Amino acid sequence: MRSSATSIQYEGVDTDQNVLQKHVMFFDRNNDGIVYPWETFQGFRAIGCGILLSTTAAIFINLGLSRKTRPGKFPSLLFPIEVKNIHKAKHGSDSGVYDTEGRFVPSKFEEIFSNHAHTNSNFLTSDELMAMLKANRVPKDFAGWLASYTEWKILYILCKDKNGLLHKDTIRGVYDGSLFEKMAKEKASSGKHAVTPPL
Ligand code: HEM
Ligand SMILES: [Ca+2]
Repeated sequence: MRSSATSIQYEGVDTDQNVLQKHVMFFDRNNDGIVYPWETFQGFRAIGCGILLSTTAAIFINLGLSRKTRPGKFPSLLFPIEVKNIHKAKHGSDSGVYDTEGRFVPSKFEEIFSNHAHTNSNFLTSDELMAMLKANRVPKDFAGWLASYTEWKILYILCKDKNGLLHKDTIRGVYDGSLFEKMAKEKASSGKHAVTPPL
């Protein structure tokens, strides 16, 4: 089911509990509340990723998150991710912008930029992003380090501008998934003239 709770608007971003759900709903291609591996694959393809990245992402994301979103249920070999329980798939060493219920926390979002956007408060350079990832690391939380690194590096590679800068509105758009919709529209409209995907 799509977002139903009352939402507080923060510069156009919902802060209700469904924001993390919105982040993944783009990948629930048939809107049945479950993201199967082939839907993760199709979602990655739709935003312009190559076959290799889309396949790898589908395998790792669904193998990694399926069990966590299906507490108490028997593991399924189809590796479904249940959108309504996606907050249970949160990991450590993240930015804290999603709280434990998957809500968007505006102050944490602003902290990314007040703490790390030294060059200009409207974007992160590659080095600043790396410094943020290191600062977010919880000691010995290797799985969390890897998860955060992968999420942010993929975002950076796909969405940096021509000068290698990752803009604040791009980052804002990833949280509620609106960035994915935008990328998919751009991919669709570029049609046959699409450039080779960056990954
Ligand atoms: C190109 C595709 C994707 C990109 C670029 C991406 C990027 C991100 C980023 C940047 C974060 C924020 C991490 C933080 O605040 O430190 C995040 C969080 C998250 N993403 Fe994605 N994501 C993608 C696809 C997916 C998919 C397909 C799923 C699952 C179906 C997913 C599940 C999650 C979850 C559960 C979190 C919360 C992690 C946490 O805060 O601990 N993402 N993602
Ligand atoms: Ca589905």
